Amino acid sequence: MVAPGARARGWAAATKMAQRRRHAEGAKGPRILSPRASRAGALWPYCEKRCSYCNFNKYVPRGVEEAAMRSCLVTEAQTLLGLSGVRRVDSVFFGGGTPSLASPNTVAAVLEAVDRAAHLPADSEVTLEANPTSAPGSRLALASVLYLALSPQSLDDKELQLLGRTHTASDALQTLAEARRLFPGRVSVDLMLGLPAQKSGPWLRQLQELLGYCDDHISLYQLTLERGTALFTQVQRGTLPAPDPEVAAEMYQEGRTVLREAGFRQYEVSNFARNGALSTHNWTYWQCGQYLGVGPGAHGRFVPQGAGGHTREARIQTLEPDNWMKEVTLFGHGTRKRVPLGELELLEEVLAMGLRTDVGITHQHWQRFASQLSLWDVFGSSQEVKALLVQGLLLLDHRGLRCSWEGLAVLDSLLLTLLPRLQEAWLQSAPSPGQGG
Ligand SMILES: C[S@@+](CC[C@H](N)C(=O)[O-])C[C@H]1O[C@@H](n2cnc3c(N)ncnc32)[C@H](O)[C@@H]1O
Ligand code: SF4
Repeated sequence: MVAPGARARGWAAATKMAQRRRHAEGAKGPRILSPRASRAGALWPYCEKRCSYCNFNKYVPRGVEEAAMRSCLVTEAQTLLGLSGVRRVDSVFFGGGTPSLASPNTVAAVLEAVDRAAHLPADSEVTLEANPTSAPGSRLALASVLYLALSPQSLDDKELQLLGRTHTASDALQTLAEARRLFPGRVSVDLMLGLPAQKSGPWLRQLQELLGYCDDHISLYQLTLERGTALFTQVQRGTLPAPDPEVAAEMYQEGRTVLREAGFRQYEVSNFARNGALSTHNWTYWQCGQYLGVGPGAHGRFVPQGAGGHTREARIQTLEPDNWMKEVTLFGHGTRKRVPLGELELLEEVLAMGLRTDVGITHQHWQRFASQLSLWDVFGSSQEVKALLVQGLLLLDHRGLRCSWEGLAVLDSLLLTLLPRLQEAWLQSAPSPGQGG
């Protein structure tokens, strides 16, 4: 077991390193915006135990060959940065699995590799997902990390047991207090909702309790019952009740109201921040910016060098860590799948991802992806869209297209109207075969 003091020492060292990096960079003045800027996500695929609800790409190994994994993460980061031609990385997100189980050396090695292959400015956002775990072998000492995404998931010990978590509510709150001391204003927490048999009142009391401890960023995640998980099987067999979607919707609605009253801005469907503590890394996903995915099962979106600067690709790395390591050793990367994204596909992403944010899609942003087809062209004359505007769920004006506060809660149903409208408008605007040169 790692004593709280030991974790604290690790974090303190980490913060000092990060501050030194910032200080060294300070003299260089404002950075120049480059079209070859990107974000990077590094995946650590291992966990101590399988949570009952999770179907992420994660493995519970007998032992981890950390040096080999580290070396492959470094190699793949360098290869993908080289292929992308990216010159600057504005954020690195260590996700998982459980990256807080990786040693500080591994985190530092990946950051150094990114900085060598491209430039990692000192004020870049470096975040690490961390379980509030107290299990043996847990190593939460971190190098150069500036932000921590901590996942209590629940503050009810029975629910935590149901979820198969390795920590209690009190462990989570203790870790949160330590983290806030070391990363003031830079600790995010996750809380799940819509669990089997969960009731709105007790869940809201958990949220209120969390508000007493938390920092400036909260994510609320509604449980998705994923096929292949233990929770899914229990519900299917009838040993647990299926989560009630109406109760979950009520929790979400009341939860976001509580957070609004506590001064949080709901800047995305599941994410809330105050004092400007938005995650700029995740913002890039919702804005369809480019990002590189490093590690087993990582996803990326970037325009490879030599593709004429136009064809953006979705890239997925090999899932299974041993196979991924073999491929990285042989080829320098473990990319399993490359899918060139067509123009319509990209526009669908811009629409569906952009509307997740409170800012929505500005005209300027849309024009970057669709120079021939404005938001007015697509949505301005549709009767169905007009009905959504009249109901106050959607706004289309001089700023662009966005959901209202009410609309954000029912985005999935709005997209059922908006996506077919986009497809129709795009097909009408595309030159028919035989037209043109
Ligand atoms: C995959 S975890 C990685 C972080 C870390 N391993 C942890 O569990 O704390 C990232 C987040 O995904 C969320 N998540 C995973 N599976 C989910 C599911 N089936 N439904 C809703 N949220 C889920 C969890 O809330 C968790 O905070
Ligand atoms: S929720 Fe996190 S800790 Fe649990 S199995 Fe998934 S990745 Fe691992």
